[in-house]
Amino acid sequence: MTRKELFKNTLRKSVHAWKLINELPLSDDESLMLRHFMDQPGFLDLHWRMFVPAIKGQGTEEQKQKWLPLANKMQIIGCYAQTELGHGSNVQGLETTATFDPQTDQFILHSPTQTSSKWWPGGLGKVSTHAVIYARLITDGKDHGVHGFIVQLRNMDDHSPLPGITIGDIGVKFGNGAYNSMDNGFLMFDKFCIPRDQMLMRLSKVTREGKYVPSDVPRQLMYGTMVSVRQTIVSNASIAMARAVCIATRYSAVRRQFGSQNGGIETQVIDYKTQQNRLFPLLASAYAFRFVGEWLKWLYTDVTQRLEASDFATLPEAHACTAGLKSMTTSATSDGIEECRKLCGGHGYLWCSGLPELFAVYVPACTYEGDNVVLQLQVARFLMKTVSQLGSGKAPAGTTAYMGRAKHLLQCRSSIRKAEDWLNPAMVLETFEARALRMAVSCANNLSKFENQEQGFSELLADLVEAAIAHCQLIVVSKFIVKLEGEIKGKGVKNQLKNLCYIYALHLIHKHLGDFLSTNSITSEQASLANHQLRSLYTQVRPNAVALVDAFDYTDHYLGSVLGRYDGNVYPKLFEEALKDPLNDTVVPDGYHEYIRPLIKQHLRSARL
Ligand SMILES: CC(C)(COP(=O)(O)OP(=O)(O)OC[C@H]1O[C@@H](n2cnc3c(N)ncnc32)[C@H](O)[C@@H]1OP(=O)(O)O)[C@@H](O)C(=O)NCCC(=O)NCCSC(=O)CCCCCCCCCCCCCCC(=O)O
Ligand SMILES: Cc1cc2nc3c(=O)[nH]c(=O)nc-3n(C[C@H](O)[C@H](O)[C@H](O)COP(=O)(O)OP(=O)(O)OC[C@H]3O[C@@H](n4cnc5c(N)ncnc54)[C@H](O)[C@@H]3O)c2cc1C
Repeated sequence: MTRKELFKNTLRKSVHAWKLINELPLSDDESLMLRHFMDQPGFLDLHWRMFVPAIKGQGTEEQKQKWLPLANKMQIIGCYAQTELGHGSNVQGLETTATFDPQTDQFILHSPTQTSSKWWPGGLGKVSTHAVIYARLITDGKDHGVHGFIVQLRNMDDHSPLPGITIGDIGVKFGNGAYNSMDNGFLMFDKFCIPRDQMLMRLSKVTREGKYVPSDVPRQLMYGTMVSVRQTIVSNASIAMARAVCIATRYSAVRRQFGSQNGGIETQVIDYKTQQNRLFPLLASAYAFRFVGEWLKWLYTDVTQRLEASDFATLPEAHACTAGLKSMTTSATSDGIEECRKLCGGHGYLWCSGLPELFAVYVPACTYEGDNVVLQLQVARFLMKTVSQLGSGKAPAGTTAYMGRAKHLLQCRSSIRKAEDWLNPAMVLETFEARALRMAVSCANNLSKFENQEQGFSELLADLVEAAIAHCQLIVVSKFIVKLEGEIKGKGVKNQLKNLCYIYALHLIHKHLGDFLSTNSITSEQASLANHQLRSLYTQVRPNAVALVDAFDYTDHYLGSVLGRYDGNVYPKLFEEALKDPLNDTVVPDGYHEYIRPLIKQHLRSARL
């Protein structure tokens, strides 16, 4: 399809989804899944995932009563317009202004520079009638920083942009992927006025007289929508990784290459240790991210309930965990989808394998909702603060509780003596805790050598990111172990999940061996025992690998992959797909007579001469 056709088809699907949601007796979760599945990625996603939550989180009761009924009935369609051409990561650097005019009791929205143009918001370019706009609030000449405003963008009768608004789509994005069904847009204001009551005033407000009343709660609650989406992105990473691994595992069981004895059947590529070494850690990651996503959803729900009671104690932890796990899981999943493409050899590069499309749609997850490095730096800041408080009498809690055992973890030596010890949850956990703590303390010690902490932080950014990643990987490993300690139904399921848990943990030790050795968390001999155990675990997972991906229960339609078909009937279906290509509509291609024939004939003429 052309971009316009793709876009219009997404509108059709989204409206169809909305019709079904209103007609079918669906639970909230079912309607959420239907919205995402039918619309992925499209304007519905951002309306429900960001526009509505922003109003719920930052609007007053009156504002919620006014706007949510319209949004819930989709009588207005909204987007989340924060990022600008010149600023995305640095929210406090946004340039759009909202200047209060006491004469008219209005805010004047303006885009003072080209870099202040809103740029990227999904659904902004062509669909949304409204937006939550983030702009610098100015009253009486004083800049109070970035705040949220609900703004009507288009005429509700003919959908034309309102006077003072220039709006459009930012153009084609990466690959031929479905993300081009999304109208990520640009928006400029030219002294565009909105009523004062359209500033989202649950956190801070402006009185009729133009007096700014700052928030009496942490200003970062304004970022709450981003935190909630980061939490969902972790679960979605598990879904995307599972889709890719399902395709690659099923195909690896179908594909045979080399290894035939005396003209016998060739070897399934899934039996090659290199294939297992690349594939099974990704299979383990799909399960690991699902379990940590379940825990993160609990953490987010818990912090949301606490915030309702003005309890901000766990807000820093929630921010650090959502930021760090969103960063770590999306980076791993993007790399994992590409690895799954390579695991499928040449056929993985075909569009009908489903992997190029999955990759094209998935990879922006490393950037949207926060660049992955910027988010890990937020985790690093949280860790440095925690380390600085060790010994203050304030015991670290939650995911940093292990730091409370710093004295032991800084000097302990791993007691791994044989390969089987690497199946001991306490030993594995302590290895990851020691590595994470020692990396964090090393950063803190190096930071302390700088007189200027900010300068030190800037100098040590790369080390800080690695310490943050080590902390996040510890969280994932620990939540997998906790999951195994709980009730798991199904004969033999627990054993298989145990294998996957230790494949996940031990492959990380292998991948980040430098960290573990340089922090003396393990010795090279213990590392060798870990590799030995890893190979043994691959052998144990191999007979169940296809069952473990079948367990994701994805339909062939959802997978969209000839290689990942449940029936394994790959080769005939590859031909079937190939023959559908428009190039095969004729045996002699368009262009032969204009270009190929003259070339060949010229060659023949010169050959005769
Ligand atoms: C956090 C920032 C980087 C910096 O912010 P500040 O400059 O304001 O803060 P400081 O760094 O100075 O820190 C001060 C202080 O505040 C704390 N802090 C910071 N942020 C938070 C927070 N969010 N919560 C709580 N506390 C916070 C910080 O720790 C400091 O504390 P201390 O002083 O104690 O140290 C900020 O600038 C920032 O967040 N930048 C990133 C910007 C960003 O994320 N933009 C996103 C824009 S919206 C977007 O991108 C939308 C994309 C959506 C795309 C679609 C989504 C799809 C979802 C998944 C797909 C599902 C598909 C389903 C289908 C299926 O299921 O199959
Ligand atoms: C598909 C897609 C959909 C999007 N949808 C929306 C939406 O609906 N609404 C919305 O508001 N926005 C949206 N965005 C914008 C997105 O949120 C931003 O692009 C994202 O936050 C990254 O910000 P940036 O583009 O400014 O990156 P930058 O910060 O410019 O990143 C560029 C490089 O600089 C590095 N960097 C930046 N700051 C630092 C630092 N302090 N220290 C070290 N390195 C640093 C980064 O790591 C990165 O390598 C979307 C983006 C995409 C790709």
